Amino acid sequence: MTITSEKKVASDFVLECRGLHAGYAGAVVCRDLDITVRPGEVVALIGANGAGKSTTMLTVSGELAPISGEVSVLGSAKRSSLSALARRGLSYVTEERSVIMGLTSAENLRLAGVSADAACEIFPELRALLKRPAGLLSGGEQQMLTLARALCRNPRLLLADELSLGLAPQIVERLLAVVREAADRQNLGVLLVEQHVRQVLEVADRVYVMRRGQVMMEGTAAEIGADLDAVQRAYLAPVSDADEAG
Ligand SMILES: Nc1ncnc2c1ncn2[C@@H]1O[C@H](COP(=O)(O)OP(=O)(O)OP(=O)(O)O)[C@@H](O)[C@H]1O
Repeated sequence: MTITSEKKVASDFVLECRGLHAGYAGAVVCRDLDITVRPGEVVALIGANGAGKSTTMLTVSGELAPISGEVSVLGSAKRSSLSALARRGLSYVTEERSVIMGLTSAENLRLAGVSADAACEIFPELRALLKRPAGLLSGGEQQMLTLARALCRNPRLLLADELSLGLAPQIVERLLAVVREAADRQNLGVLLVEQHVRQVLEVADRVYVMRRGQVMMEGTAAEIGADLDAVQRAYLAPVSDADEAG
């Protein structure tokens, strides 16, 4: 299931990690990661709890310094802060509700320089909620606002870490469908961490399966989906103490 068409020049990627080691205070959590995302591509990162998905996302977003290896974001391998990368077209959304709860939906959008009409084009559901304080929106509505705000700024790379954590299946489906649409319409490259594996396979082009800090398997969504039961048994089950010892 390895990809054979990877021999492309660096500029073809909006994200390219080669031999990346990542972790905290010099302690390695993720080893030897080779992860790429092309414009218009939705790539999923799946794995059991503690596999290293968020550590990977934090590192490629500029929040965490790589321990070794290369990370090239939007064509530059020079290390930049998240805010500098955001100015160049990176958007990083997480499960943490990032809206300002005391401001209305419209004010949250305005603060980000995003027009309410553009946001409501992406999620028409937001139209009726524009005057409501974001703190009074449901979790799903808050994430629609977050995603609309991110997409309206026309990013070239979206990093989404468990955007749909704890949300109802229909909302998960809705958020993922919008991400897919944006990838197609805006030529946006997406790296997506998701616990809802079956749903993410519906929208992803390619998938990396992580366990204990390493990519154990990669393939197209169709390839991983065809063998999903075996993939789940081998790589997505919780890591036991015996695994850790071995
Ligand atoms: N700030 C930190 N300092 C030290 N170790 C950390 C820190 N954050 C996470 N870790 C460790 O790094 C490992 C990978 O965690 P990470 O959050 O990247 O996994 P994950 O795949 O995103 O898991 P989950 O699905 O549970 O969010 C875990 O063993 C975790 O305890």
